This record gives sequence, structure tokens and C-alpha cells, in this order.
Amino acid sequence: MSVWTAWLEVPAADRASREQALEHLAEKGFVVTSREVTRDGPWRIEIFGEGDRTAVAAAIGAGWQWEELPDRDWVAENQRSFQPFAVGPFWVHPSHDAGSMPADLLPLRIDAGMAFGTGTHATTRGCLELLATLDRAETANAVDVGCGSGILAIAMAKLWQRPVIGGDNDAEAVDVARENAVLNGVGDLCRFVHAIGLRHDELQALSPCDLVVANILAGPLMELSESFSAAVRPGGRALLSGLLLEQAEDILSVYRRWGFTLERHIDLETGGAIWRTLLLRRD
Ligand SMILES: C[S@@+](CC[C@H](N)C(=O)[O-])C[C@H]1O[C@@H](n2cnc3c(N)ncnc32)[C@H](O)[C@@H]1O
Repeated sequence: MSVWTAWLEVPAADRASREQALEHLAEKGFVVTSREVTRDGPWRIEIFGEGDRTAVAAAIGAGWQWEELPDRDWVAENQRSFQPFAVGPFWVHPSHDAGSMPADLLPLRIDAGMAFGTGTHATTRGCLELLATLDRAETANAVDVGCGSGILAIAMAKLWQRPVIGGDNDAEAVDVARENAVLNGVGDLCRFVHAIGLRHDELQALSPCDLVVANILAGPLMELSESFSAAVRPGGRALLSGLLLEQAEDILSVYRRWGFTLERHIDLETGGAIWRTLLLRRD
């Protein structure tokens, strides 16, 4: 299923109606990935959806006023607003600006282009922080499902100096991830394939693996629970993100049924929404 983002512009509204609009979008299955609030002007939000983009108007409904914005060079704008920052043991920065990296951090040089994953989003940061709690000895083979810019696979390759395979259902993201791996000097450790979930020979060949990482939406995470359970060895782990705080309990109960136990979680905020990242252990 295709995944897309669209920017919506909502006329100036008070905080309560904005919160109501966000709840409405969440109920309709849209994930808000970014927001821009101005004091008096309109409110701009970016939503992340799956499937037929043209159905967005019908799906959102007429309950509140909004308008889909014409495409602008969002990539260039995002890239401009992407400043170097530290997360866990990593220093994440765009290739045009390395910033002042502390000597003890590992650089992740990311040009996300049209792919998701500059690292600034709470879901990606949550994964980077929890990855850093794992040992090299317990992560001999790892898979990154929904690699986007490749940031998580690249982080794993750099952290543990081991081969990692990433997959994405968006062919453009796969190209971006490959370029980023080369930019980071781990082109030989990272492989990226065009795949839905784990449906690819190279991903299947790793099974049973030590770690499956997936920062995707709650819907795909539910659908993939059975295949993740089959792919992860007993004692291995699944690192799941892309969940709003209120979606986490449902995901957890599904994964419990497939033999996973919660080991750790982390809650981080992006644009006013709290995102929960789950580190699960396979029984
Ligand atoms: C939220 S982005 C995460 C990107 C990156 N891993 C990060 O953490 O920043 C989700 C990515 O998953 C991909 N995706 C969504 N559903 C998928 C599926 N069922 N199989 C493979 N990729 C999927 C999307 O194309 C997108 O690139």
C-alpha cells in the first residue's frame, strides 16, 4: 500500500478546536507528523496516510474546515529547518551542516530527500535512543522494516559494525537510504531492498534474526505482528515505533499474543503529540 504525506491548512482556530481536529484525524487513521502554528494566521499540519491519497477529502470529512495545500518544495524547506542535534550516542546532521559535533558522539549524516527520517521526529529519536541500550553481542543480524532515509539501519551498522538489511515499500526511499549509507561510510555494511514488510528473499533469509526494527504506522505494525513473531528468534527483540501514546496499549496486546513481552519504552514529543517507542523481547 502506498504511503504519502499531505499538508493541510486549517483556518486560525483556538487551542481547543485544534485539539479536536487532531483527535478527529487520529480517529480517521491519519498520523500528524508535523505542525506549524502561527499566532494569528492559519494552522498548517502535515498528515501521513496510507492508500488512496485522493480519498483524503472524503475521509477527513466536512466536520472542520481545511484545505489541501499545493505542493511546495517541502524537501528543501525541511532540509533547511533540519539542524544538527544529539540523540543517545549519535550526532544527527544534514550533509550541508555538520555543526559542532561533540567528540564522543557517532555522526549520522542524513539527506532525507523525499524519504521520511531526518531523525528529528520523536519516533525516530525513540528508536535511536533504545537501539543504544542494546549490545553488539545480541544484535548479530538486524532488519529495519520501513527504512525511509535509512537512518536506523545506518545507526545500527555504525553502532555495532555489523551488516544490516533495510526494506521499504517506497522505491525512492530505498535509493535515498543507499545514498545515505555511502555518505556515512557504511555502504558495505548496509543493504536496502524494495519490500513490503518482510516479504523479500533477503529479509526472509535472515530469519530467525536477533532484531526487527520498524518505525511505521500502527496499522502496518498490527498486520506485521505475526511475521515479526516468526522472524525473531526466542530472546530476540522487536523495536516498534510510529505509535501515538494512545495506540501503544492495543499494539502491545497484539504483540503479547504473538509471544512478545515489553522490555522498555520511551515517550517523546513532536509538535505537541506524544509518540511511544516499544522495545519488546520474544519469549
Ligand atoms: C515513519 S517512516 C520511518 C523511516 C525511518 N525508519 C525512521 O525511523 O525515521 C516509515 C517508512 O516505512 C515505509 N513503510 C510503511 N509501511 C510499510 C510496509 N508495510 N512495508 C515496508 N515499508 C513500509 C514508508 O514508506 C516509510 O518510508
